[in-house]
Amino acid sequence: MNGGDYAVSGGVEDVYGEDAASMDQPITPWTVSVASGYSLMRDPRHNKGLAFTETERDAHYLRGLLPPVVLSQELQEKKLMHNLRQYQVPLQRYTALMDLQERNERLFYKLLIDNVEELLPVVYTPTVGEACQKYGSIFRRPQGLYISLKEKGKILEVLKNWPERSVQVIVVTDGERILGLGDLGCQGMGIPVGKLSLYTALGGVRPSACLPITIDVGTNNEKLLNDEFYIGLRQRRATGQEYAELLHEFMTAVKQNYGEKVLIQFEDFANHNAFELLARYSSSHLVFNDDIQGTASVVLAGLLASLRLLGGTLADHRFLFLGAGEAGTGIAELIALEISKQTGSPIEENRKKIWLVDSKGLIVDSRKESLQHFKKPWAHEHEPVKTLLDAVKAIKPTILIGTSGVGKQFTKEVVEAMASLNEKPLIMALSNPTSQAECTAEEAYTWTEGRAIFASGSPFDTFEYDGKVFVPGQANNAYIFPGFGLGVIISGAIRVHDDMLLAASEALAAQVTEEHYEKGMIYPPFSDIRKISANIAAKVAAKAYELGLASHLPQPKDLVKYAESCMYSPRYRTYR
Ligand SMILES: O=C([O-])CC(=O)C(=O)O
Ligand SMILES: [Mg+2]
Repeated sequence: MNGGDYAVSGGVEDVYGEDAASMDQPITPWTVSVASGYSLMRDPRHNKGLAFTETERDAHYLRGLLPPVVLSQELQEKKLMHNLRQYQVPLQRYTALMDLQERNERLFYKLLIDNVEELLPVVYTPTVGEACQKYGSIFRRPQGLYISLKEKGKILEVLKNWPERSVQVIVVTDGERILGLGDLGCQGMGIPVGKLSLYTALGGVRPSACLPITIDVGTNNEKLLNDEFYIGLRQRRATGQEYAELLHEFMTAVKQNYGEKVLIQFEDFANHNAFELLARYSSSHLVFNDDIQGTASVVLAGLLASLRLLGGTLADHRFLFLGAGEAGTGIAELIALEISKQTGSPIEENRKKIWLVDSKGLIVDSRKESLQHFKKPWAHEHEPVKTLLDAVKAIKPTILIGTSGVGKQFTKEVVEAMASLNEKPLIMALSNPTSQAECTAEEAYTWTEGRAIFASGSPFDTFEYDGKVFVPGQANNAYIFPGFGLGVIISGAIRVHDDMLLAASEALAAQVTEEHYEKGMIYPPFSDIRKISANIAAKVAAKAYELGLASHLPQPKDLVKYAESCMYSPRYRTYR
């Protein structure tokens, strides 16, 4: 049929897409109703379990559906932490926490916020890595949105199936490079889910504004293809035009459905796609690649902070990277950019202070022809060097950074070479999860006789050496993306600019105090993360306003206060 007398057109605030749909297009019949009784208890966003008050039990038809006792949220929290600590196997803690998130969302976030140092390694690296590997086996209820090749041509409709209308942040993966674990296909979903729970817990973005998405174009992981419990498409990865078309449809549909101001965070894509997607969409969409830009920003923050311990300026140091993928080249570029800002020297000059080693050895000019494009800027003049150890000896770096995704590459010889060259060698073993770390905290401290300044991507326990307690830093992008995203949201930024990343790094470095330096720390503790995130958000927002990229006008006077006032609180609300 045609529209006839009832011609349809897009109306203002047509959030349900009903006006815009032509008469022969099906629409989703959303309704909004007040939950009560049994359905209220089954709704994780509103459920309070035994903490429903007497008044609420009367008003909301809950009498008899709960045992008589009324608990406080604090007591519920105490009980759950006690239960969690009974589990010795990390994956059991993970599933218990996911069950809580599905049952009682505010209690889940209260636990996560109040016990962040204890629970971060469970909902995030390293345990989330194991969870993704076994996602099919531990699968209970779906979380997030799955967009596979089967949904080609229908992605906008799929987005409309998501129950929340006001989405502010999407974290999306295609599962091809999950942490340092490689291709986990559709089971990569654990990553967007975990990252977004940190957006809420660490950055205060409302849970309803967070949308985890996994794009399934197949997997080349034979083990998963043969796993009877695998949850994804049982085919090899689509590439080339087929891949690009699906992603383009996705990017277009997101903008169509949620508008200009939804932040799309790319996560754990393989190198080739990660750089391409960021370059392709950064001028038309609000996009951020956490593995390139988030990691770069957090590492730069650690470097800026470490100058207090190492001395000199950033420009005085020599940097050597093992790994020339998203993290390595992303960090290298941001360091060069920061030096340019500080000294006014051209970025090309600053890149020469930074050397990268990949699986074929030091990246040098004679290799330029055969290098992938994102490695080319780092091909400096030097004779070929095959191994990392020889590269350390030849380049004499003051700072060694591992972003290879391959564990155990910082051998005793490599670390000892760093120690013989430097009074205080700065060593960052950034690959995740813990099994992929280039070296452990213990190794870094013992092999340098306690002289190293050490940070890693996944957490390591404090370590005692020669009577002194060392607190290893966790140089993880979780310090940056939640506050960065909050800053983007509160300013209504419509694009991400590199200067906003630099602002985030500087804000994080500024949170490191004398007391932290005394313990050898170059990052503040995660226990202060909400305050840290508010400060990062304020600086990122300020930069967005300065660059004319902010759309939330007028600019709030005190951005730190404003950021804090926007942050989600996990405390139960009273229901009338
Ligand atoms: O998830 C993390 O811990 C850091 C990260 O983005 C990665 O390793 O890909
Ligand atoms: Mg990642």
